[in-house]
Amino acid sequence: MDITQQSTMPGDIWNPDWNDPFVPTVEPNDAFAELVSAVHEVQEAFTRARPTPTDCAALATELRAVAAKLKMFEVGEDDQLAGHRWDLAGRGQVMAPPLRIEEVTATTAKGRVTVGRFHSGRYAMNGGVTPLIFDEIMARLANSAGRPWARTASLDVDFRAPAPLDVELRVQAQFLRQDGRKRYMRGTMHHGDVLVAEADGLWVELKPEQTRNISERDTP
Ligand SMILES: CCCCCCCCCCCCCC(=O)SCCNC(=O)CCNC(=O)[C@H](O)C(C)(C)COP(=O)(O)OP(=O)(O)OC[C@H]1O[C@@H](n2cnc3c(N)ncnc32)[C@H](O)[C@@H]1OP(=O)(O)O
Repeated sequence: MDITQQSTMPGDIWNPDWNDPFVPTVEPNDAFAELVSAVHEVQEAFTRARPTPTDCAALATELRAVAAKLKMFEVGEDDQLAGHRWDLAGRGQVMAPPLRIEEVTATTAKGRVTVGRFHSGRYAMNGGVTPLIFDEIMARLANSAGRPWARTASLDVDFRAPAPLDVELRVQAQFLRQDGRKRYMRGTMHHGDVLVAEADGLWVELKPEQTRNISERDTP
């Protein structure tokens, strides 16, 4: 897949007229992207709601019925769709903030993300979500350009300003240098001109015996 084409792939299109900006519109024939979008809608609606105890009980029953249906389609981790849809924001991994990585070169990566209340701490992005976003884009860069697999060894995040909800944030990553198996990376997150967070990270190239559980599907 040509990674530079990602922003125009099915499921990666945001409808500016939609009431809830966290529900991406999807191509009509992309059924899995539709399912991801529906789960996101449930997450955001759940976070925003204050249902009565009676409604909580009824909703829990309905959601358990959905979970039971999905369990009928359970497969091994290598075969699941979630996390392997490289064309979708967040790779179809519904825990992940919907980061759209738009450009990856050998030394830089750029993306955009908008989070809602589901990923909120208190009127700002939760402090655990920011590293998730950095890990995603910096790992993608660390493993780009045909480099052998590397995993995150350390990720040091500085929170410079509250990251606002409901607005687009720009995320960038830079490949600083390689020292043997160690790859040093740097990341920044901006809202407009405001630096909201920055990160330094180390990715360590895996030895052959450490790549046993990694498959071709882990490659964009
Ligand atoms: C996996 C690939 C998927 C990618 C898909 C693309 C994007 C996907 C997007 C999804 C994103 C998901 C991505 C994820 O979420 S990856 C998941 C999160 N990360 C992990 O689970 C990694 C767990 N840790 C390990 O497996 C091992 O510790 C590794 C493999 C990292 C190193 O253990 P190993 O036994 O092999 O190496 P070593 O100990 O001899 O160390 C080697 C060198 O490194 C230096 N060092 C080590 N650790 C640290 C440290 N903390 N600070 C500073 N330095 C450190 C060390 O001093 C030494 O330096 P030197 O003495 O040589 O100078």
